[in-house]
Amino acid sequence: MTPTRLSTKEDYKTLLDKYDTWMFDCDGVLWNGDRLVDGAVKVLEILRTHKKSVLFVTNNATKARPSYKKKFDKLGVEAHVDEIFGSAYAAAVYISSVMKLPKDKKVYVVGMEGVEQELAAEGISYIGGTDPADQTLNSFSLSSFTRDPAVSVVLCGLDTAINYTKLAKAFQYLQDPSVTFLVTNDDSTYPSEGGLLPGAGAVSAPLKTASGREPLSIGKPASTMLDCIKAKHDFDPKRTIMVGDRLNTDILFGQNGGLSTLLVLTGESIQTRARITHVEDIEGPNASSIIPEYVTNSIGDLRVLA
Ligand SMILES: O=C(O)[C@H](O)[C@H](O)COP(=O)(O)O
Ligand SMILES: [Mg+2]
Repeated sequence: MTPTRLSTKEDYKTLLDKYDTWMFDCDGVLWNGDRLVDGAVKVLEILRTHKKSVLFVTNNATKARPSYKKKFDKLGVEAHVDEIFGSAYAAAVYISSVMKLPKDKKVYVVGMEGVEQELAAEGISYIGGTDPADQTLNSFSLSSFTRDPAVSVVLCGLDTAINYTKLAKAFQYLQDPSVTFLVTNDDSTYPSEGGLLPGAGAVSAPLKTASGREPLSIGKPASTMLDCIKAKHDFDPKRTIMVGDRLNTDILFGQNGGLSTLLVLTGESIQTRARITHVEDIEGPNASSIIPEYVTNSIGDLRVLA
């Protein structure tokens, strides 16, 4: 299958008329770090003017929804908390509503405030995470460590302050097969302002290696993320389009959910030109098996609809 490359005003008008719900990935589509993609704000305004439902679906677990709302506000992007779906939120809902974690049980977190705040919002107890005791580069000694018997889940997300102590503690829990191993998402890289950085998948990889266990990943492309959205929003999959910069998360998520898919090529570093997705990934002999329905350079291209 060859993706339809969009370029004319008519192309974008056809999309506007065809889809009522627009699900947007964030990193690499709306922004890279705190730098907005040109035209993103204008296009979201156009969609809202045409009474389209706009949802934000991000695998980035470093922030909880209220913190994302602050980022949207700071960048001048209209967004409402109930339109924002992050993998930290999806993981917390999965633990509370699907696993139904008993109140006397806890989660050992490898991750940042986003995960902690979403767990707390779901009334789930946790340890680890940003606990100052774990923010150390001192060597880890088992003699000074006591397992907390209440821990029955290890949840790992992007942690830009990862260290050996956190990995060693999480690994102590993962050696118990009755402890569930979850990751918020498995993205290999993260498109920041200055370039590509190791993603959440690169943070959980040492735990997979050490434990020999394969975690359940909650974020895109998993359906757990779409289930979270369906619990809050009605939408017709046939009139819904997922816009993303990564094939094995965003586009596969859309395909798994029976949605249409639009790939943009803005998940990149201006400095190094390193990209999340290259044209060669969707066209030609080395194309991926995950091919989007549509492709355009940037979400800003839809500005012509103004
Ligand atoms: O490593 C990560 O967590 C991801 O690169 C990042 O979070 C992706 O976010 P998204 O593109 O889904 O907004
Ligand atoms: Mg992205």
